[in-house]
Amino acid sequence: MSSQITDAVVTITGGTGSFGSTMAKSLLAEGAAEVRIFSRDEAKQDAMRHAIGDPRLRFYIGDVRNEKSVQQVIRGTDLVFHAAALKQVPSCEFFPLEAVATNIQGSANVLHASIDAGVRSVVCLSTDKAVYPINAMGMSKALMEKTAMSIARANQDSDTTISVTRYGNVMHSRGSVIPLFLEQLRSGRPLTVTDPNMTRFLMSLAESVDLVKYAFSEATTGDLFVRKAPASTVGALLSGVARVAGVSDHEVNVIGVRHGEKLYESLLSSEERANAEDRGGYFRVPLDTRSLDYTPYFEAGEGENAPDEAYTSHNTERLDVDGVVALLETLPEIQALQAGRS
Ligand SMILES: O=c1ccn([C@@H]2O[C@H](COP(=O)(O)OP(=O)(O)O[C@H]3O[C@H](CO)[C@@H](O)[C@H](O)[C@H]3O)[C@@H](O)[C@H]2O)c(=O)[nH]1
Repeated sequence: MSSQITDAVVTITGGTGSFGSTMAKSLLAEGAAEVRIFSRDEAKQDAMRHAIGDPRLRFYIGDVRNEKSVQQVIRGTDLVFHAAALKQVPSCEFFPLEAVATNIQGSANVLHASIDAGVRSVVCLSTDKAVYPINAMGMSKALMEKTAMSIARANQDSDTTISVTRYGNVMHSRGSVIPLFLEQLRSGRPLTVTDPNMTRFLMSLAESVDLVKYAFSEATTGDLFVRKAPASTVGALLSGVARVAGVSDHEVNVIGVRHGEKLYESLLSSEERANAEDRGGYFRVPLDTRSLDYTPYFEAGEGENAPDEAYTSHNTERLDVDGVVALLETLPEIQALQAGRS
């Protein structure tokens, strides 16, 4: 796979986030000729420029909503990782049309510009919240996926391979529950728990980067990839975080399920799982290549596989507290925390 990255020009949209900077470092280490970071915020770009300090890293100010700015960064690019998105549940809930503009229309701009520029491969990042979506963020990401697949279907003879990856919660990501619990423990405040029985998939940032690289190296156009991941209850997660923080006695405040939140997440719907290829560590769901003939949708059966059970954080491998602790201890942030205590 390195050979595909060596000497390549790569664009990462939404490139200043934690995914973008981890991916950028990895691509530079693998010998990419140039990594273009495309995003809106010049301050974050400046911080990233100083943090990484590699002349092969180039910064483009722009917005996926603005076709011209997208075309400008993508021209001359070999590979595109499309991570730009509105991904906070509450902000999309309050401003759903903003989610439509960025997550759906912006993605279409990235895909069309990539095809026009003859990009080899585009990987679009999606989320488990796009499966059976109940909030505007998940709904807009679900429509991004459908848009990517319809553009892939209509351009099967182009030079560009389009794929989608879905992943669940990234452990210790900014604004997520693990840093929140750590901060509550540090300051001696009660831990706020929504529902101790709620489950979430657990994945590290490094694993999400691996999934995107896997999609890039394995995809046939229109493929959707999911990485199998363990899950835990929030109760087990809380105990695990307290244990790695070295706190044995803490107060817990049950606050109840938040608006727009599910008891468990799904990475594959039952229909997708029935059509998925099990590749060991990954699932691959191939493109539905039905043409614009509407008949099979409404009148004729097609002998499709019967729906299977969805792939969810309730039925995947379940980690107990020991398992959560073992996983937490693989994270650089937790290792730094523990090193600081010893
Ligand atoms: O004070 C809290 C906050 C969260 N949780 C629970 O912890 C789990 C993980 O929560 P969090 O880290 O906030 O992740 P999600 O709510 O699953 O989704 C987050 O991650 C998404 C990206 O994957 C973003 O889009 C969302 O805005 C952001 O809330 C969930 O079961 C929450 O109910 C608590 O128990 N107590």
